[in-house]
Amino acid sequence: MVGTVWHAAAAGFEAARRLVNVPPAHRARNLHGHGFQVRVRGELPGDWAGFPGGEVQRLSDELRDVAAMLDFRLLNEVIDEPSDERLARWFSGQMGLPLEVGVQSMADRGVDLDGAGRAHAWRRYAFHAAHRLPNVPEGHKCGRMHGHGFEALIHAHGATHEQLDAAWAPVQLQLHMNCLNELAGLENPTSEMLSSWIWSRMAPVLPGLANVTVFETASCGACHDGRHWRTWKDFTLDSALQLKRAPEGSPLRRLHGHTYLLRLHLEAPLDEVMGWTLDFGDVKRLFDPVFRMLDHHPLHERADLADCDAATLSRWVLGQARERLPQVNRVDLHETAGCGATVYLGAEAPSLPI
Ligand SMILES: Nc1nc2c(c(=O)[nH]1)N=C([C@H](O)[C@H](O)COP(=O)(O)OP(=O)(O)OP(=O)(O)O)CN2
Repeated sequence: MVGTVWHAAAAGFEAARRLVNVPPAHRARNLHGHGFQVRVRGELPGDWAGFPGGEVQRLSDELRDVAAMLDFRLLNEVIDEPSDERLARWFSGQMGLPLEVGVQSMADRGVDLDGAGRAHAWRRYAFHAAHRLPNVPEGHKCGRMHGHGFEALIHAHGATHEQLDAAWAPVQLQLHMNCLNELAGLENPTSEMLSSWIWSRMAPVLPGLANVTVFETASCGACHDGRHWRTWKDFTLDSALQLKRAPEGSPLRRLHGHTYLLRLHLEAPLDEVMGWTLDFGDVKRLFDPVFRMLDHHPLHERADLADCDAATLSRWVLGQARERLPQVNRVDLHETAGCGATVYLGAEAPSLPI
């Protein structure tokens, strides 16, 4: 399977700051601190890592070294007006690679720079609601009234977090502690329909709206960009490996293991009756044979795997998945939180969130 490979890394740092380009009464004018997270991803030059399979380790090490320059510092001593956006741009300059960069100061907000360097502020909102899917086959568990702790992730370029909050407030009032099926336009409240319903209510008041991402459970969700839907389903793999192409003496050459987060991304037209692209349950069922080839196995013993680095594994998974799920067009495989590889088909680079 061909596809384009991106690598990703993440790092954290603890730091203090004060901001002045905020409204007069804004709490960020006070000296305050955060546990920041920074994430990078992108296509790396061919031999950048020194050997195939060394990319994740080197990118993680380099990002961690850059983040260490800010750790336990007063950021205003390093960067003027150290907002999330300006921090992301500082990291972009320091890394010196064509990477997308995201910085979050809190668990529910941050700024992502897209491939064109445009800043997208994002906020993550939680709402608790009941729903049932009226068009699923008899006996499908989602035909019964049930509920979720949903989350919505809203990306908008040229917006502030306060503008996101103002645009979200009326949506929260309608969704939180309610039954979605009782809301006009949500008679069939799948993740896909919910993401476009939220889009339709926020786009008129948020001109830079870029993505609405709905997390229905911890392992699945849908993203709408005003035109298309993308869905994903997550899997956790516990596997052993050793990299054949790592240099002598490298820990990567030793027998070791990871608890991987594997994310299958799917794109398909919306089924007008079902209100979804493909049932998450069907994704899980159809992918299960591939999952069983990987989970709790020594990956380096597979004859059809050239090596077990994240990029090679992702390509292999994409090929295997598409034999059963042709709607899969992207695979993310992370060895640790935010660190791993993405392989995607087509010309369109992965959209936000990072
Ligand atoms: N494409 C969609 N498929 C499904 C949706 C949806 O909104 N879009 N919704 C459901 C159900 O609401 C269900 O609650 C969530 O799906 P599912 O992944 O099956 O539920 P789990 O996360 O509990 O599954 P795991 O067994 O934990 O993986 C069904 N399909």
